[in-house]
Amino acid sequence: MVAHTPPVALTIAGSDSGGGAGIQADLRTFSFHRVHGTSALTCVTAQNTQGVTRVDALEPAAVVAQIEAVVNDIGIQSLKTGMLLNQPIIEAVADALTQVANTRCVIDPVMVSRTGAQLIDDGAIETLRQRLIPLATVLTPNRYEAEILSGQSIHTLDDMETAAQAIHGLGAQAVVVKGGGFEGPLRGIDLWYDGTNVTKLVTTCVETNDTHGTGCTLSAAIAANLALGQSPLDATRRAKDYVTHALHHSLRIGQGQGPVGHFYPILE
Ligand SMILES: Nc1ncnc2c1ncn2[C@@H]1O[C@H](COP(=O)(O)OP(=O)(O)O)[C@@H](O)[C@H]1O
Ligand SMILES: Cc1ncc(COP(=O)(O)OP(=O)(O)O)c(N)n1
Repeated sequence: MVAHTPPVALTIAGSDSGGGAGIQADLRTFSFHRVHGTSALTCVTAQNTQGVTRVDALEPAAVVAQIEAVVNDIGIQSLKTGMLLNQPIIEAVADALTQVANTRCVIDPVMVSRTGAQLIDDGAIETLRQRLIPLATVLTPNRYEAEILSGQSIHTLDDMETAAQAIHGLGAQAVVVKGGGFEGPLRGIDLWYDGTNVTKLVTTCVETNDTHGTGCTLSAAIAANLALGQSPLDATRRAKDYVTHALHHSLRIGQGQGPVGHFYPILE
């Protein structure tokens, strides 16, 4: 027997019954990177490739108990947050994360899905802004979330840059404004800002409608690469490369937007 002690990452996120986004996408992404995946479930969505039909929240104490169970025994090298849904859960998670010193945190400020489903309660965005964003090693808003957080509309690469700079002012160490919500070439471009450097992360746009879970997959892959010891910018570059490959191998399942192919090498 050979003992193996892999790096460990934690996802604090919701369940997607369709398996394309949320906890399911995060754990597959961790596994792909050979990082042991642990989870703290925040809510359960009844969801498929066409949309979300129901959301049930867990009690904040149940979310915190999961985080503590993992951290106090197994230990983690990095974590990501995804769908946190409501203000009490966000506050409880923020309190729990302030106890987890020296852990690199990827905060995906999940607010709405590509199918248009609202994934955060009205009123919870201010709590996310004040309590969680300052804890981010890397913050990963999509176009819509970046517009809300920066208070400006985003149509061009220059807009992405000024939005990233404004959001950086909220206290995140680095911000990646993601381009998947655009039409045309900007769809493959993300804009990184860490307070000093602006970096364009570029891939060509993948022509597919099956993009469900791209945001969850990107943030989980950043967390996995941080757990593996990469710097925040290198972790983000590698994560984008992974998402692009997964998009090229997305799954044509369901009547709506299928998920990306997390295990693309063994699907070929
Ligand atoms: N069609 C596409 N072609 C290439 N990259 C894409 C495409 N759609 C999304 N991405 C990439 O997927 C990642 C997630 O971005 P996005 O889809 O905007 O997030 P979200 O799922 O949170 O809305 C980003 O790196 C983005 O550039
Ligand atoms: C449970 C759950 N969490 C997060 C999301 C959002 O997923 P994302 O990767 O941002 O992609 P789309 O939903 O826009 O495809 C979700 N849908 N469900």
